[in-house]
Amino acid sequence: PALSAPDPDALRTALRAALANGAPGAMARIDDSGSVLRQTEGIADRATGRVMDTDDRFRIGSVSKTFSAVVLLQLVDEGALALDTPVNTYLPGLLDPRITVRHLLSHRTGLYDYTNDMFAATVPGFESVRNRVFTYRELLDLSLAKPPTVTPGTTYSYSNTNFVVAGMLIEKLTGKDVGDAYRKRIIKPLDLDDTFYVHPETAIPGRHVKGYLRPDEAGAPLVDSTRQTVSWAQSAGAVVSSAEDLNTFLSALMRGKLVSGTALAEMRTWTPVNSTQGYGLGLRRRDLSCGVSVYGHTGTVQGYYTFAFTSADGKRSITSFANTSNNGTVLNTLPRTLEAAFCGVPPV
Ligand SMILES: CC1(C)S[C@@H]2[C@H](NC(=O)CCCC[C@H](NC(=O)C[NH3+])C(=O)[O-])C(=O)N2[C@H]1C(=O)[O-]
Repeated sequence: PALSAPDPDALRTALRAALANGAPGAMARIDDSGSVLRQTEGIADRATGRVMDTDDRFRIGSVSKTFSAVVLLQLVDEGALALDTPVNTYLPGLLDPRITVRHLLSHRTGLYDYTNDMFAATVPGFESVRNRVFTYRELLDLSLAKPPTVTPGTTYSYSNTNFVVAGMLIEKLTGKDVGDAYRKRIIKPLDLDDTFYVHPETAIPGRHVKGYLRPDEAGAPLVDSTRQTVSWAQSAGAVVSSAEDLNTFLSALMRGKLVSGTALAEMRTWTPVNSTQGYGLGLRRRDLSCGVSVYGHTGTVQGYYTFAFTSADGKRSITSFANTSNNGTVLNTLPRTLEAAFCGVPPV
């Protein structure tokens, strides 16, 4: 069925709700078969008062996981990798021998998520790592120090560790770092001029939104968390992009421009997350109130909330964003932007 037209008023109401709940700024860009709807609310930089601009770059957090998954599925298409093969075949002795590549990309390995401890205390945790550079091995060792959360191949148990290992796989199979793979296989082919793998540099290139981390202590002032290495995440979260580029990326993915039809079908094989969400291979599915399902990923990195989703045919995409984090009420406004974009104004 044809999608309802987006509802600009509902979209603006959702962005204003993000501000009412503590975000300095929020924005959304909808790309819909060539037409573009841009909305901004509030400010991108509290020091200068510069207002949000939908062309600004920002940290996309775990939307980076979809970039890593695309590279690995391209390697599957090229015969360099098989989804149901144990990771240890490619990285000998690394993990529980039962863990396969598919388990990694669908968060079914049981590998403990080291960020649970790293960020248990939000600002102290962030300050302790914001300038640190980790190796993949150091991050994996943090995870392996804890017992597995589930038996490999059974239930969904989200873990950043899975996409740290995905980065190790990319580097082993391509012989280059993940930034090279992203550039060669995704960024250059799609002309994503605002998209960069930024690690370990702490500066976001070009004009960007400042991020503001909300402390755990009620009433404590926001912390400018813009500059960090994101070395605690790397292939699980260190990409910088823009609303336009994420919409282009997800649309291209769903239109079969990045991986084969077979590989895309594998990415769209869902492990249940809850009654309205599934996780494929580095790809989320969200079922909206109007019966439309959308495909993409969400991201949370200190000071930056991102929702980036597209329709099944890739013709309509939205990236919505707020420049704060550790704020569940702001996070809960962003699903409303998906409703506005895809369930919009019901046909008369
Ligand atoms: C599954 C998620 C939500 S968490 C995961 C990843 N982000 C992280 O692992 C960072 C977690 C700490 C971030 C911090 N929170 C705290 O420190 C809380 N004490 C904050 O809010 O800035 C990402 O991005 N994913 C999101 C995703 O995929 O949507």
